[in-house]
Amino acid sequence: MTAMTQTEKTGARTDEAATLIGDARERIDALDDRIIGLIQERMAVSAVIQEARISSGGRRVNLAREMEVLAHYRDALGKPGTSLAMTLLELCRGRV
Ligand SMILES: C=C(O[C@@H]1C=C(C(=O)O)C=C[C@H]1O)C(=O)O
Repeated sequence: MTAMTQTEKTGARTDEAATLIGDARERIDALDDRIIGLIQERMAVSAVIQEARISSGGRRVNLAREMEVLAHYRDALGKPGTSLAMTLLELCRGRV
């Protein structure tokens, strides 16, 4: 089996476009690594808050705060921002 060419990998029809796409995909992979790191950092900070609240006798989940987080993402990113925030909340406090 022969290796795939850059053009085949990217779906581009010219070498120029294939190079541009290959370079931009490297930037996307680097951005995704940073985003994943930030999500992991968010999960750790969220866990600190949840543990403090539970230790004090409170509940893990605070719906009023979650509404603020959802609105923040919706205002910045539109409707898909709400879905993204819901996924982030699930990563941070589990399923409710
Ligand atoms: C982190 C908190 O606890 C929970 C997790 C949240 C989050 O990850 O943003 C938001 C509300 C709570 O359900 C908080 O109350 O701020």
